[in-house]
Amino acid sequence: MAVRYELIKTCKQTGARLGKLHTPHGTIDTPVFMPVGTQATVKTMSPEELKAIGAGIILSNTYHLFLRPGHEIVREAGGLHGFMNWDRAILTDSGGFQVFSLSNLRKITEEGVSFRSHLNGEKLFIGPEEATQIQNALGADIFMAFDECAPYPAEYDYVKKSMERTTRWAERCLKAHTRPNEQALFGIVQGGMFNDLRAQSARDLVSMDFPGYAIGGLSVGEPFPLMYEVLEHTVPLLPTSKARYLMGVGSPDALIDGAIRGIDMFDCVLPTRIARNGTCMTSQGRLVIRNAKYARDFTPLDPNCDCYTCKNYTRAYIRHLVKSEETFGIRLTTYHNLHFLVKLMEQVRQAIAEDRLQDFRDQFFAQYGLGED
Ligand SMILES: Cc1ccc(CCc2c3nc[nH]c3cc3c(=O)[nH]c(N)nc23)cc1
Ligand SMILES: [Zn+2]
Repeated sequence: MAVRYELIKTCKQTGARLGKLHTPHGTIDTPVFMPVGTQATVKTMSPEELKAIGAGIILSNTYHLFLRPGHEIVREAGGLHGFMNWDRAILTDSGGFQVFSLSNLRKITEEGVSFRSHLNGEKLFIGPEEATQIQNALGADIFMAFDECAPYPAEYDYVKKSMERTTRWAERCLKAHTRPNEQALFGIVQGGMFNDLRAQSARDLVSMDFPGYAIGGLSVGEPFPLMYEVLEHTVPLLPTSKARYLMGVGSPDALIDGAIRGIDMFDCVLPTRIARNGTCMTSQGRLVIRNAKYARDFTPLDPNCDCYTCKNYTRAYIRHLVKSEETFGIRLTTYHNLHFLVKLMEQVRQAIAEDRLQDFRDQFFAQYGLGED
């Protein structure tokens, strides 16, 4: 079996689970935050730094690597692991979502999606078979079925047709998958914000017995309460013995609230994306380092952090680097933000182990400056 989820325990205070995700490239403790490395790199970080931070699994992207450098080059390099010199786990997304969020002029048919490259306007096509073949070439330990992430908001009838087509596409991905013992294909539950469609999608995908399940179609602009409501209806329909990956989530508070609702895996572009404009996640909330008040602040980004950045550099220095557009500056903010989320998930796992995740949530939200919901 390529990937096996091991349930260790369920938190008595919440629905959160402590687990282990066994992969051919190492075992990952869950709930886990997965850094995003869209173009075969987690921006500005070396593999050694990612290991020092404690990252056990990173994400990459079918759409981007298909366009550039091309999946055949990555295959010849020994897959993504060889290409980027990363010997821990990798998960790739199937590209459908990125076609919709990046390229213009696209057309969906039963076959798949025609679109123009956002790089050079070239007409391209990806369907379930192509997405599966590309991900087989990339060699990720976990890869995603080809799906359509319905926009938000969307009409019931559109979402129903889209979800049913996504289910047919999932079947086609299973048929096209050539190395089930080396790579785990996860099904992606769709169904928009409609609980009956979510139930139909979950039921149909579970009947295909995927090694793990993602919940897609969320974190697409809907209000958080609506996302949590959909989660509360969808997660219970998934097998407890399989991992659950909530796609595109998210912010520190959403990682905690997602874990409470039984999610094991999260991806999020936030820590790396906001780091590039000098915004840092700290235990007291977000800190915008460009702010003039930090010009003479010779304390670390986060007084409660023990990461490389916080042990060796001050807010004044990092502010200077970021304002001077010195790339070392965003390397330091990226390192800290990634460490912050990896550390947060360690605290979440510890809280689950001690049946006190709800208490941890309340204390974190108060400190992080989040209003009570
Ligand atoms: C490298 C990488 C970046 C991003 C992602 C997740 C991207 C992502 C979503 N992001 C926010 N909401 C999302 C929903 C979906 C979805 O429904 N399906 C798929 N395949 N991906 C989604 C995966 C990998
Ligand atoms: Zn730090």
